[in-house]
Amino acid sequence: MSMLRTPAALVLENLTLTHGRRAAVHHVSGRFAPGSLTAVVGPNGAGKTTLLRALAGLHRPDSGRIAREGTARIALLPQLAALDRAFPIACRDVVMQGLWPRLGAFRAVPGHERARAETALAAVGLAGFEKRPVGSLSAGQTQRLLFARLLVQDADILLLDEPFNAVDARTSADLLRVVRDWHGEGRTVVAVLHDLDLVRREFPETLLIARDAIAWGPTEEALSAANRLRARMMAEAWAEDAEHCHRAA
Ligand SMILES: Nc1ncnc2c1ncn2[C@@H]1O[C@H](COP(=O)(O)OP(=O)(O)OP(=O)(O)O)[C@@H](O)[C@H]1O
Repeated sequence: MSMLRTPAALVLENLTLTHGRRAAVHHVSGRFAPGSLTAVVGPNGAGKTTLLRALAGLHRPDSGRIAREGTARIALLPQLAALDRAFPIACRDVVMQGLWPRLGAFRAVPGHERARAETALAAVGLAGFEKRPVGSLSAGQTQRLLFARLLVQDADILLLDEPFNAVDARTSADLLRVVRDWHGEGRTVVAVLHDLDLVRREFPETLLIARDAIAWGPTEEALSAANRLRARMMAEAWAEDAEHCHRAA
């Protein structure tokens, strides 16, 4: 993998994200520090996926803003369910989609870039899968494939939405190694996760969110019993009265 230019930060300033009139993320401020490894956790419907999509530039803030270094490359791993596995495309071509942001979608791909796609497949345990159609892969193999695409993207900021969901223990362990490597290389990694034991073990920083940010900082403090209770109560309160954002921006 290539050397990183500068570690990149992501800064949220009073960020509110809505779907129609419903606030999914509500007046959240804070910073993913350069080179940090952060888990985003919270109850179902807490706004985690919406936040990740906004960080990736796929969801426009309703108010507030997201600031990041202009040159920082950003890559999103969507939830596994978001991939159209019925689409007839070979594994190598999925991985090479990771080159599009740099090379353009319809350019000829130079030989060394093709070789990178093969190296990335081997790095996630899918050597020899180049010509296999994605529809023939298991859920775990599909997630490995999507990690290979991320490797090729060579981004400064990696956004992972439930990266270990629906994959077995061995696949999780292999993919976790890739995440640790990214962190070791100084990349900024943000991952939505539900497994709090895993978060405590592997993620130094945590954002606990229930539309509002409940806590953001060192994982052990962020996941205190009091904060988790507050997140649950907040999620229930929002479910009853969630029409729109009442607070002043
Ligand atoms: N496309 C959409 N249209 C309308 N509402 C949406 C849409 N996507 C999400 N929402 C709503 O926004 C809120 C936050 O959803 P989001 O998917 O961001 O939560 P989440 O924390 O990722 O949930 P989960 O843990 O269940 O994946 C929920 O109330 C959800 O129903």
